[in-house]
Amino acid sequence: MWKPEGSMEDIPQDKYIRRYVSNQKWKGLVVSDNIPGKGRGVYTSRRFQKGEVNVEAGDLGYLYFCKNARQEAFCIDAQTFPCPCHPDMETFGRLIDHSGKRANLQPHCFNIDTGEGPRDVVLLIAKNDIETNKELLFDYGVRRKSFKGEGMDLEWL
Ligand SMILES: C[S@@+](CC[C@H](N)C(=O)[O-])C[C@H]1O[C@@H](n2cnc3c(N)ncnc32)[C@H](O)[C@@H]1O
Repeated sequence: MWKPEGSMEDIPQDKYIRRYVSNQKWKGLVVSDNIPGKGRGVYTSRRFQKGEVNVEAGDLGYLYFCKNARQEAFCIDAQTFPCPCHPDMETFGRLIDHSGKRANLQPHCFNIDTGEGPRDVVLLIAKNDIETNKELLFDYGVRRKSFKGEGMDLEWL
């Protein structure tokens, strides 16, 4: 379960995040449609600094379990497409693939107000500097043995 981060002040592009969460026009990302063995994925089209937010993970292909700043457990239902908060768009977050060992993004929970009231979001933040043309990956936080071995047949986990 991902832990909450109290404040967004440490994030370099803090002032833009609310807008990007709202309009999903994240900069410096490009979708690749045919990565062998994976399908779609997301690559960088510019360099990202360690600590920069790449994208909101609110619309991923699974259920994500988190705790917000008040230590309340919550779950992002990212299975449903389109998501209720962005009903008319495909979002980058749901296209980012998993890696346990090569993850270059780390999920962090925040509570932010995009103008329609506060809501809990999961943002994916660069773990280190990321060069141009690198695939973005994060650890989905599940293993083959998770959920009573439900994923034992998933070779990519
Ligand atoms: C959040 S989606 C990622 C986008 C997906 N690749 C697509 O084409 O829509 C999660 C799905 O991507 C695939 N996936 C994610 N990480 C993978 C990996 N490292 N290797 C192979 N497939 C992966 C799995 O099918 C998984 O159910």
